[in-house]
Amino acid sequence: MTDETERGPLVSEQPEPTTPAHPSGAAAGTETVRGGTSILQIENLTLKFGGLTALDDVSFEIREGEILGLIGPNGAGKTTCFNAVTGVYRPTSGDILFEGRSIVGRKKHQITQLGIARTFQNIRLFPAMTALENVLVGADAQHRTGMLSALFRLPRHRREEEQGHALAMDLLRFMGIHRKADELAANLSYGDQRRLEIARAMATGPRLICLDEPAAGFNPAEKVELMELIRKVRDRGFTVLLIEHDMKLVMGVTDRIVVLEFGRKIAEGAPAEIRDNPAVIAAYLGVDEEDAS
Ligand SMILES: Nc1ncnc2c1ncn2[C@@H]1O[C@H](COP(=O)(O)OP(=O)(O)OP(=O)(O)O)[C@@H](O)[C@H]1O
Repeated sequence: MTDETERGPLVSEQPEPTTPAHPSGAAAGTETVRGGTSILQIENLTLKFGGLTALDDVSFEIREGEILGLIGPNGAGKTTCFNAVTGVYRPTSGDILFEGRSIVGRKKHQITQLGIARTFQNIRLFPAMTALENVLVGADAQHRTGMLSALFRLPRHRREEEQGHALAMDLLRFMGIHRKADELAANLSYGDQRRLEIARAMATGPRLICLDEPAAGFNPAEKVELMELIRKVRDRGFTVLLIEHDMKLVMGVTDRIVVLEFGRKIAEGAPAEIRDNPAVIAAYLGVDEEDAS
């Protein structure tokens, strides 16, 4: 739905309400945990917008520690899939299991607390907040102390604040933008805003991080840099689900790729298999050169 070169405006978004994350990320309650090394299972996912079937019986899994690419021509259903995983849309049918339990019907902030974070096609930062403050908003999702300890500035709360600050600075450094910590998000370059979005997503302490076209609007050199960065994100212990239009980037950085077309999964496999898959080649014929490169 978006032009790859589109540089989305900063859109202010209210922070999600934050309550304590589950310390271990393990299932609270008695649900049975299914699936070995699979961290996310999409099972027969169908999502309809009125008469339009955006996702049609899609199934795939993401394994812990991998970088999985989700690709497909414009309108194939990639973002809809992200939105279903992150609680923006409720599937019409099918299931989504995160670490073995269904997350269908959970609210966005609950899904964040369970350990799934995302970035957006069109950058969404708090433009009037500094880079550091934007990341601190993400880090807040990990806080365990409540309103009272914050109000009375109890030692535990102060400790958490310090830890949050240290984590935020560490993430800004990791993304190479620590020198911009005190600059307003609105004043950062486009590339730094994209990096800041990833830092903020990482600050929520996710185990799965979903990146929606992180290279949109990047020049070739920035794309190469981003590829390195995505690998570093994975090496830091995150599992990565990546929507990306740039084929070179996708082929160069992912372990496996799932291909959607008109809401259906048409292929799944290692990058080399996907590159040679006739159905994938056919799906991409007729799209602009940039997409097919
Ligand atoms: N909120 C919505 N209401 C109605 N239709 C929608 C909505 N969101 C997406 N769609 C439709 O669902 C289909 C899949 O859209 P989606 O944005 O998921 O595709 P995509 O693969 O992410 O495309 P792109 O690469 O262009 O971003 C499209 O036909 C789109 O028009």
